[in-house]
Amino acid sequence: MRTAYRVETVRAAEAELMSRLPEGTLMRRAAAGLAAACFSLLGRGRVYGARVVLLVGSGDNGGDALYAGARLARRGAGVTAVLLGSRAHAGGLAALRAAGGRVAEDPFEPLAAADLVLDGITGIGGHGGLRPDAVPVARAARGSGAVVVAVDLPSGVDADTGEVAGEVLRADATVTFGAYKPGLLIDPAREYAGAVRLVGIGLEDLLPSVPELQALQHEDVARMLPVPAAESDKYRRGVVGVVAGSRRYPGAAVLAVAGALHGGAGAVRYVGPAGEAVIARFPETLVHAGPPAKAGRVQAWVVGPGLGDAPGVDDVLASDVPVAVDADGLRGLSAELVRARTAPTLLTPHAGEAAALLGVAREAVEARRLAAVRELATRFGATVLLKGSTTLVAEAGGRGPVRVNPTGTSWLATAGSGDVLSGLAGSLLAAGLPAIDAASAAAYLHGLAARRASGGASPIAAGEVASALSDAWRDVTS
Ligand SMILES: NC(=O)C1=CN([C@@H]2O[C@H](COP(=O)(O)OP(=O)(O)OC[C@H]3O[C@@H](n4cnc5c(N)ncnc54)[C@H](O)[C@@H]3O)[C@@H](O)[C@H]2O)[C@@H](O)CC1
Ligand SMILES: [K+]
Repeated sequence: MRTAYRVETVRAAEAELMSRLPEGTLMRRAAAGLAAACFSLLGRGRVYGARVVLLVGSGDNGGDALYAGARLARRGAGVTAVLLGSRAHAGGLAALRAAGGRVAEDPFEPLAAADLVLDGITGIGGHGGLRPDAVPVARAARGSGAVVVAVDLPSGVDADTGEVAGEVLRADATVTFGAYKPGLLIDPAREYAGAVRLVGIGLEDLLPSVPELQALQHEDVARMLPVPAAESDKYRRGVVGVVAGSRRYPGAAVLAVAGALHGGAGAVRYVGPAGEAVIARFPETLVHAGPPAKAGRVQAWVVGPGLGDAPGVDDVLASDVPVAVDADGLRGLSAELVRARTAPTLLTPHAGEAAALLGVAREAVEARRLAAVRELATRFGATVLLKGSTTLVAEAGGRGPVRVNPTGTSWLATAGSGDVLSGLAGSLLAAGLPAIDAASAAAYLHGLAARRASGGASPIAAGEVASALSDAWRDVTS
């Protein structure tokens, strides 16, 4: 499991560690890791003679850049510092000068010829976007063709939330120290970070066991996925009921059932008017045309994909088994009704649906994804999976770590892919997974399946994502 911690937590751990070590040790460790990352980014044999520009703010983030610059200068790079703050880290500046680096009067001249730029304007002490005087310098850095490496964080992003309040210098790579910060894993900030590399500075044992964010890895998901025992029958493995599709949108029913069939439940029961289309594609489905309450035994429900205005949501919410509510099921959903449920509820909105549930504009959700997912989970007392380029899952009540899905791909932004996801999540609920695990494992497999289906490079249809779920499952468990 990859974890990310808030700034105050990282600072507390750093203070504890610093009190045990000689002064300057942590910054030396950070700078050594940063310089090593720069050596490998520049490539073997290309450090000597490389033109490196350091953008230096007034805090310790600038200090890291200066000490790393000194290391690069000692290996023969031509290193120029551009001082953007009211002051600069004195020790770092002295180290750079002693190693043969220089300070530029005019930032634009060295930037025009740079091979590598280190962004040390602000790190975890930064607030808001880049200040106006730094903006033209950052633009020149980005336009120079040099490789841009962010020190700890891309300057201008909010470390704790991933929010971006103004201009940010987009990095090709970020070298972060001690722990991931939420802003490196959540959009929109994540997009500015490029490839993120974590440099250990000895904080690991001093960080609390509960992080702000968790990103699952293969082994975490493998532990969650159901494995049928020898004596399992379909009821023990779970039956998932899918209330989806309409005469107008029969395809949503087919895709939700496709997702459900790949989620480990023992059987899939379909309830709605698209039974013929479902059976034609998946003859193994149990089809029922009446109301959900009369459909027979079900251990978890999925309700909403392509449902239109058809009834079914209230019926399903009145049941005492886990329910995943998606798409049309989310429209006008009553928080009171959901909060009153005794069994777990999972909501799977995209940003637009989340905005409607919260009564805000879609842009407000996209800009503040972490706050939005926690707020929904609190208001509805439900586990919430907020879809997007970085899908987030918050536990019912909004407490505890939020899970961020690391397998997403922009190829998933295709019609019907959400139907596959909700079917899959419902199936995992029926198989007995806690809602937070069902949702985050579903997002993980779904992203992985999309990557497999697209080969990372081609458009895909939602049906192909569903077909690739078995491969994704095998990848994770083998
Ligand atoms: N505390 C520690 O033990 C360690 C800190 N390290 C580095 O130190 C950084 C944190 O250092 P600081 O606490 O000094 O904070 P920063 O260097 O991140 O930034 C604070 C400075 O930037 C200015 N500033 C704030 N917002 C700004 C904006 N939008 N535009 C321009 N300037 C702005 C502030 O006035 C302040 O002078 C970390 O990100 C990391 O790079 C590392 O060396 C590892 C060890
Ligand atoms: K930075």
